[in-house]
Amino acid sequence: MESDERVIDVTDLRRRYGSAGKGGFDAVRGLSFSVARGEVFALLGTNGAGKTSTVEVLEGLAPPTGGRVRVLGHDPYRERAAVRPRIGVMLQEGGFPSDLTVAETARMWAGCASAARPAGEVLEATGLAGRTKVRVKQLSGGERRRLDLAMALIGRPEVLFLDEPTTGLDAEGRRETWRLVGELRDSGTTVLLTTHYLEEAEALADRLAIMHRGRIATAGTPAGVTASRPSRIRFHLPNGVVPGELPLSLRAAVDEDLRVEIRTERLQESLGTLLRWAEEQDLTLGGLDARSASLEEAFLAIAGSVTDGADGGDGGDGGDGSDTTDGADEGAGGDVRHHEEPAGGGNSRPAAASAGRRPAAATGERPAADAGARR
Ligand SMILES: Nc1ncnc2c1ncn2[C@@H]1O[C@H](COP(=O)(O)OP(=O)(O)OP(=O)(O)O)[C@@H](O)[C@H]1O
Repeated sequence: MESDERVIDVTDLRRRYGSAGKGGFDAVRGLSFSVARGEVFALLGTNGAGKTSTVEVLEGLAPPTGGRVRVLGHDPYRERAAVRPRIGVMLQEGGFPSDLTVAETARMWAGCASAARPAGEVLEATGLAGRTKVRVKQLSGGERRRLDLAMALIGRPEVLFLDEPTTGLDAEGRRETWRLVGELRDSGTTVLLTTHYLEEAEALADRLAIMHRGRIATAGTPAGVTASRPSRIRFHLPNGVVPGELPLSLRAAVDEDLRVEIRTERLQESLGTLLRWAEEQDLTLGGLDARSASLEEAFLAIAGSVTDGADGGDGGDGGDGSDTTDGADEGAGGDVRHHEEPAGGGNSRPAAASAGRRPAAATGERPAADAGARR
């Protein structure tokens, strides 16, 4: 985070579709967060959690039903003229005229910006330099996504909104996009992105929030959010050992296939205890696998546990029916859990990813810290 300036500031945001009362639907139910200048902030969430509904308000495309939103110090809906030239928006669907070529689209878009970057520069940066004469309708899905990103960048935005920017991109395209976003962040651009790819959030985000049913279920740095989940050790119960003989200090569960699982907040200490015990008993721990919690586990825990929670589907606790953007400013919603960590969203950004279009559930591939069994 380069500055304390709140470039995006959201307090108790609510968004309701349809009428007040029973007929309407509260898609966003009291969201509060802020994003500092030069920070990359990721909004994650289950399908229908309210990410796009939130981002549309921040982009000034829709008014909030309640709460207060500021982008660069302005109300993005009511003061659109002040905000729009300073932001770049990559929607889920770009919707560019299909008969224009890539070059014509870039020229048209550049004509709308006051200090446009050269079209060739953004097309080069997004890997479209060799496709300038191709019509939009002839581009592949991934190429259209690149064009969407290129056009979001053309006006040299201070704030960039990326709604699922790498959906439909192949692994190389995704890496390229991550690299580009990293460069933009390093040059001071503030980025708010939504994504279903947890590894994307881990790779890019300084901070993130996981939404579920219109609320933030947890927020913080990627390291802080995952640190809230226990690590896991697994191995096969050695022949001749009964569960009661395992070290008592370890909370071990044994399934019917005699696989042992230990959940622990102190991975190194627990692993040490286990390995010393195995050494003393002259045992081999077959299939030994020890790994820290992943963002995926944090995500799935939220999706699972909150689904069963008390916030379900009433559709009636949301908007106050007014159309004001300066309503109650009572601060963060009570259900936000923050896990701020000194790890602070470091700037080294590894990459590995899979592609796909709007997957039903987020997936995150995580390397396992496999510890091989001896003997
Ligand atoms: N125009 C609309 N009218 C009524 N309900 C809507 C409208 N747009 C979205 N919704 C509902 O609001 C909820 C939030 O939708 P939104 O698109 O914001 O979620 P999301 O988190 O972006 O989902 P996804 O990850 O699937 O893209 C969903 O239940 C959706 O069906």
